[in-house]
Amino acid sequence: MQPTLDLAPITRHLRAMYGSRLLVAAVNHLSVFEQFEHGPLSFTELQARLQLSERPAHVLIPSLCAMEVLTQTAEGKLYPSELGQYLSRKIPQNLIGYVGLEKEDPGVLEMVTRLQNDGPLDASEGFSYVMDADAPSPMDEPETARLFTLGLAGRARKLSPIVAEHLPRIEGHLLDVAGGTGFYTFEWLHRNPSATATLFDRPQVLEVAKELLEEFIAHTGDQTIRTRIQFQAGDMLTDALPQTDLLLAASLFHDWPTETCQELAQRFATSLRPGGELWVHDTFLNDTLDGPKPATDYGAALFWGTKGRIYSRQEHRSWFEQAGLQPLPTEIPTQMEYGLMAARKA
Ligand SMILES: C[S@@+](CC[C@H](N)C(=O)[O-])C[C@H]1O[C@@H](n2cnc3c(N)ncnc32)[C@H](O)[C@@H]1O
Repeated sequence: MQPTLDLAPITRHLRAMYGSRLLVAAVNHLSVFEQFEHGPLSFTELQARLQLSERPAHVLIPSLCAMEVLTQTAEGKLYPSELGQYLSRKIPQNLIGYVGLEKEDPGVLEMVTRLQNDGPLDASEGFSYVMDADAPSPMDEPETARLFTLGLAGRARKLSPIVAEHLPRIEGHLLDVAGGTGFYTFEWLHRNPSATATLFDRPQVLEVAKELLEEFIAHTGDQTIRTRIQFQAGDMLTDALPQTDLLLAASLFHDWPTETCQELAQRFATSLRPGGELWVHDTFLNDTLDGPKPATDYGAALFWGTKGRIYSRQEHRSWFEQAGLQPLPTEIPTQMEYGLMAARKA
């Protein structure tokens, strides 16, 4: 396949706003850089001093490391870098006042609230891309389901041919859980002419995916896909998932808190046949939880809008191992900060 233009610069600029809000929140509302008077702190010590729960701490601290204002000792303890010291009162030429010119910005104030509350104060309207028992989901309302699904269509059209090229070529079955537009399934079926697939998502989302399938068939002329794909509406958190040889979780784990990711990994392991593989397409934090910046900015955006964040490959591997799956060494970059990783059922 010919390499195509990577659109990552656009998504970097888009998400930088969330990182900026974290910086102002850290300097002017949470006083992160005043916490080190007795020396470096472990991640959990800093988290406790800032009174943050797990998710906001895993959004804020890696972000500040990626901005190079926090750094790590050889033992992995955190402290302000030379640059970061200019965000503490210790240094007269500090930029606290300058950064603080933005401290009343509504986006910053709301970010502070969300950090301290692990999400918005009012979650009664649900979260984009999330359907669970806590609140009505926009993914179950025809208008918002269409809006959010079509919002991902351009990205899916761009990334899905690259992902499909790297997924295993088999004659078996692909289960695309929370598959959204369906483009990842369509592209994979197009490359695996004897294979079948299930696109699993909420009913209103699948209505949109069915229309997009017609567009894909018109574009490729591959009529066989219509007979090889099943659209299955359901709740991946509670419904039985079909047995499969390959399971794709694309932009899925990052919408959910850690405990739900662990439960989903268990459910996915159950639906895999022996020898079957779980493939994840996502953006990953460094295992050292200190960047890269595009991933921490994306994590901040997801923290703002969903129940999740960006996770490291190591965090994914630990869920897979807990679910009895064997992580594979596969690390394939795709585009737009995304990559693939995989695990196998013995
Ligand atoms: C961020 S989108 C990812 C879509 C697609 N995999 C992609 O990469 O473009 C997350 C998807 O999860 C679906 N979803 C959320 N909660 C779900 C649930 N409980 N059961 C099934 N699907 C769910 C949403 O409807 C949405 O299509």
